[in-house]
Amino acid sequence: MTQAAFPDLRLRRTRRTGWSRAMVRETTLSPSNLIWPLFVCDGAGAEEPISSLPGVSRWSVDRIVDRARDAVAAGIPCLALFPYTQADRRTEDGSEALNPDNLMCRATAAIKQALGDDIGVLTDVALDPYTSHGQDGLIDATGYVLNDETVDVLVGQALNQARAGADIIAPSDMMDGRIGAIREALEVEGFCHVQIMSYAAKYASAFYGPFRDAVGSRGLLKGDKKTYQMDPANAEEALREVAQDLAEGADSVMVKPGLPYLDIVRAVKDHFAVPVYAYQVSGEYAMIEAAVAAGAGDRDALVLETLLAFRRAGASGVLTYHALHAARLLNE
Ligand SMILES: NCc1[nH]cc(CCC(=O)O)c1CC(=O)O
Ligand SMILES: [Mg+2]
Repeated sequence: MTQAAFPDLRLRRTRRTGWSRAMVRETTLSPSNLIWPLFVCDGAGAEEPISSLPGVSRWSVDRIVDRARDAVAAGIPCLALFPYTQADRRTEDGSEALNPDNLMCRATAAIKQALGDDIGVLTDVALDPYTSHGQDGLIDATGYVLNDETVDVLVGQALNQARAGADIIAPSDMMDGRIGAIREALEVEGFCHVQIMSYAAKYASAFYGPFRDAVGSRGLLKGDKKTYQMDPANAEEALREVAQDLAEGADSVMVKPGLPYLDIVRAVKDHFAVPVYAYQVSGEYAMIEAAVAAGAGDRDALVLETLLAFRRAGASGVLTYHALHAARLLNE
């Protein structure tokens, strides 16, 4: 394409007024692009602030339903739930994940009972909120996370969530083969409408610290998750991960963390043309809040700019702890 040259070409011409900028805007951001992660805790009427995530709390089941109502009112289409499991319910094998009366199931059922199809509930499949060692799966004597044995438990966890009413099963564990195994089990049990959003390209990241506080696994985790989560150096491998999960029946895929991995979001979108989500994770949220607290930036502007950047990179939506705030800004 040949392009006119200055002064005929003045790229500032279309930027001069608000109406004109609106006309040439290439990317949109709306509340329907947001998924709001929420942390559930025991008790009634409870709100527990999380110190490393200022502005984010854990909520008891009754109050989670109020948060779900807030989300519906703001136009957010989906919640992502994570449990804070008391230490005395955590075990080496994470069996609380299979308890039909666990926090996740109670919260899911309560939201679905109150709001039905007014909002989607996405549930996290992985064992780290339930294990005494904080790893996402079963471990051997050396601490290595076992793949196939873990997948068997994850299938049970996914079915447990589906029976409680989960709309989207979201495996965040990075075991090989779990998408196919979960899909097959869901079909057999008649959950053919339950979707799977795979955390397909999830990296072993330093940005997950505050989340581990939020679900109570920070003090428990020894070492790291590098034997199953991806190496931040790798991009081609992310495409292989996504290809595998799509072949096994994932309805949508996720890239995680978010902003440092926008190149991966774009590559996945370009290669596969499927719904791609990004997770703006806890450490990214905390960085924005720290910048705001330090007077280094304006919260509203930082939040909306980062979320728009995900959309520009090709994301259908973003999981973000700022979801309610952002949705309300977008509705103003
Ligand atoms: N299954 C673990 C899981 N699911 C979501 C997050 C992180 C989310 C965040 O940091 O906001 C993690 C942390 C980890 O892998 O250790
Ligand atoms: Mg994989």
